[in-house]
Amino acid sequence: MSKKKLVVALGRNSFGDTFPEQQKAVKIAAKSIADLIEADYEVVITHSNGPQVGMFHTAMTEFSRLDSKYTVAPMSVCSALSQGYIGYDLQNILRTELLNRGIFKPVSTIITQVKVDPFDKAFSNPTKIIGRYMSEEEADLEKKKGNYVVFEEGKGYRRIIASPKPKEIYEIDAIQALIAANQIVIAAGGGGIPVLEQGTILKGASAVIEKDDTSELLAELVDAEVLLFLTGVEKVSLNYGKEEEQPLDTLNSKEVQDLLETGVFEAGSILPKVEASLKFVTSTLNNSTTDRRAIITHVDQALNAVHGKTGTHIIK
Ligand SMILES: Nc1ncnc2c1ncn2[C@@H]1O[C@H](COP(=O)(O)OP(=O)(O)O)[C@@H](O)[C@H]1O
Ligand SMILES: NC(=O)OP(=O)(O)O
Repeated sequence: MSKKKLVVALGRNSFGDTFPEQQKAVKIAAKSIADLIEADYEVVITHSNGPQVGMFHTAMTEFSRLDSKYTVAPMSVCSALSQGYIGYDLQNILRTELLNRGIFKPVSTIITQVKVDPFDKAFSNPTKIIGRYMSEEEADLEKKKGNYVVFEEGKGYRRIIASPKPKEIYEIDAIQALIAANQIVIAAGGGGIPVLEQGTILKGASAVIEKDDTSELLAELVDAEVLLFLTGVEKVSLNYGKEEEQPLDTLNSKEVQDLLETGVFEAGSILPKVEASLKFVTSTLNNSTTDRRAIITHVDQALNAVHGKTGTHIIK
């Protein structure tokens, strides 16, 4: 019998905002993923990059101001940097975690490019929050450079950028080849590097793709049975954070659709995960299983959730 294939999408809390935070947090994610591999699931990993892509962009911009030998790095290059920065840590820490359990499996990160549509409306309506919180003065400087910022009450300002929909994953054959060779792949990190196809050239776009959307596309393309979002909560809730909070266990696509229509889920955080889950379980692309499932749970609950003991499960 073939192994059950999971696409595991790691959220922001698996990496934190800084390098020391990343070193600590990645260990938790690696343990959770190793639990799945040890239980004989086939795992493809993808991850967030919002804080990191913003960090690289700010750092390169500041360097270029200090020294003309340095040049500003386009946002697409910062996406590529974030895939290497996170992938390097994750592949090494996961490799060690597996070796410590007596599991010998190569773990590789694939620098992954994702096609976006130049006419995607997202380019004229930036929504994706990236980078750290800024003071009002720093936010003013960003605005002067032509960048967009949003204000979060009590927290400060953050940059926002266009987040077009992912259309195609260019390195999908390489990802499939590694899966077929029984290896662990980290791919499409940060939603993939957004690129515009111009003849034979893939030109980096100034955008950051929602990783929940690309995780969903990846899960369809590799024909995964489970799309597992590992985030900061054990379950999706109604009335999240309120006294009458109601954690959700299992929802079918009709129930999810009805909830989405009421607008109960917060944009930019839990909403893209719920929408991607619905798309995954209802899509017919490459669907060889009648039992597709998306699960949203906390990063330390991966195996429990896949075994049905926790998490919010979305089914057809
Ligand atoms: N209705 C909800 N149910 C559960 N969590 C919610 C809800 N609304 C907002 N959240 C918050 O959204 C977070 C997930 O969004 P985010 O941190 O952006 O995702 P990611 O972990 O993929 O980076 C949760 O950890 C939780 O704090
Ligand atoms: N690219 C992306 O969706 O990253 P975050 O999850 O950090 O926003």
